[in-house]
Amino acid sequence: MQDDSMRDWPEVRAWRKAKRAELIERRLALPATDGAEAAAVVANLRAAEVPELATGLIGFYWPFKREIDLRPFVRDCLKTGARAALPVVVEKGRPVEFWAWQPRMKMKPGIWNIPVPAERAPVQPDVLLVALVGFDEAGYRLGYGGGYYDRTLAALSPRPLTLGLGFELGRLPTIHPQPHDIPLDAIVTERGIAWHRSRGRPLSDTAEGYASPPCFLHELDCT
Ligand SMILES: Nc1nc2c(c(=O)[nH]1)N(C=O)[C@@H](CNc1ccc(C(=O)N[C@@H](CCC(=O)O)C(=O)O)cc1)CN2
Ligand SMILES: Nc1ncnc2c1ncn2[C@@H]1O[C@H](COP(=O)(O)OP(=O)(O)OP(=O)(O)O)[C@@H](O)[C@H]1O
Repeated sequence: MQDDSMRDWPEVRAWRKAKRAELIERRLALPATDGAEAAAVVANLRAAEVPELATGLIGFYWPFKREIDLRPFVRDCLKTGARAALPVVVEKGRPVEFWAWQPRMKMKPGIWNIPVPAERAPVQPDVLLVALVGFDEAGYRLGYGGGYYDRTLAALSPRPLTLGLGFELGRLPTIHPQPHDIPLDAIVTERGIAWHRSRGRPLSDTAEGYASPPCFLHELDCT
């Protein structure tokens, strides 16, 4: 267990609320001119050659607040045999459902007016592409404060592979993990991809797949 002087949940919650607001503001202030960072994140995701993204069922997200737009990437994945689904908040304080999505399908506004498929068709993703507000060196994610992904991952069996997508500006030494926080398997930024685990298990436990190298691409620190 890492040394963490901020252990108290009320204290951590207040810290996260302020950090979340700061990071969202900094993301919204990124120069929109060419979207080079976002393009680099998607290029790094593509270069990871995750088999589930080529042929599996991909849970992704409809971008808002300058989250990285994965829709063109996911459309490419559909061409190689993947299927896709979007998260839908069906009830506050409950796990999200993933509803099957296809290009040009009819959508309707969901929570925060984020579009969701008009028709409910729940499916089980093999791999989840998760938007990051912040992330830390152990693969923990800071989101929008609803706890939706933690609840969803706690409930999903088998556990999908989880990849967080974000900008380097969201990197934090620690998000002060709490018992409810479930870390992601890998974090993808404009700098590269860092694998932390595979479906929640230590990389050293996995016989094949993502065991080696534990992280790759560019100069990422693998410790
Ligand atoms: N594009 C996109 N879609 C997504 C997500 C995402 O991160 N990105 N989600 C990923 O999870 C889910 C929506 N996440 C949400 C997270 C929080 C709140 C919310 O109501 N937050 C409260 C603050 C809660 C608190 O601080 O206690 C609020 O803003 O009032 C709503 C939706 C599903 N869809
Ligand atoms: N498995 C769970 N069961 C019940 N409550 C949970 C669970 N996971 C998280 N929560 C609750 O959700 C709330 C928000 O948690 P947190 O700050 O980690 O959100 P977040 O991961 O940033 O949000 P999101 O995933 O929606 O973007 C907390 O009050 C937490 O107790």
